[in-house]
Amino acid sequence: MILQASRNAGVPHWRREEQLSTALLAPVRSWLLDDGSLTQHLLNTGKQFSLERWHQCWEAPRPDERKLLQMPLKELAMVRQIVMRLDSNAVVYARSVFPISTLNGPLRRLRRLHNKSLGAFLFSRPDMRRSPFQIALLAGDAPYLPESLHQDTEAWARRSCFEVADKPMLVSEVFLKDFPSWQSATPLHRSRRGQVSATIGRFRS
Ligand SMILES: C=C(O[C@@H]1C=C(C(=O)O)C=C[C@H]1O)C(=O)O
Repeated sequence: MILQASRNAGVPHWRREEQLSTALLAPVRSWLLDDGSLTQHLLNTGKQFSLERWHQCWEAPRPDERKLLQMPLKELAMVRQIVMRLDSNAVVYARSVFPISTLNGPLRRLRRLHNKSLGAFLFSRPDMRRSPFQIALLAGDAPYLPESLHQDTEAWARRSCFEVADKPMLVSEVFLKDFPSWQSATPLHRSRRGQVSATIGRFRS
């Protein structure tokens, strides 16, 4: 199957790994499907890491996000958009969606992450679970990407639902052209490595 960079109304064409051709995925699968902490990977490069929050508001999530998170029709979400940089070059753009019901109670502190990494919190939690990735190939000028991050090459993107304390959130990441890809030693989803008790079944679409 040939994957076209999506240019349709700004909605990335998200697919599961098994829906993509092996040939297309082969060059990138090692790092794209690595489910360890991306923040930690970027810190490990030894370059100057920074995270900048661009946007955080209570708003209606996109319909596909609402569906994945199984949110009731009227429920709002906190939408957070950040960019991660290495040596001042933007390398990852991320959009995360937290249903209001996730941010009540013990996870309330996630409302105040500011420029701190969500990943640092998630990967410190022994009860964290992560769903299998959905993947998309975006045009460099896809409306999904903020205009100032538009580039002349296509960009791989992935998204995955996390659960902490049984509360769901959706994290989508776009890998920009300055992203330093790497060879992961264990390019398998942690649910398959047995590090997490179970795949989050309800997020399989
Ligand atoms: C999920 C991770 O967290 C990163 C940090 C994010 C944030 O602070 O909003 C969003 C997406 C991630 O790339 C990670 O480090 O793997």
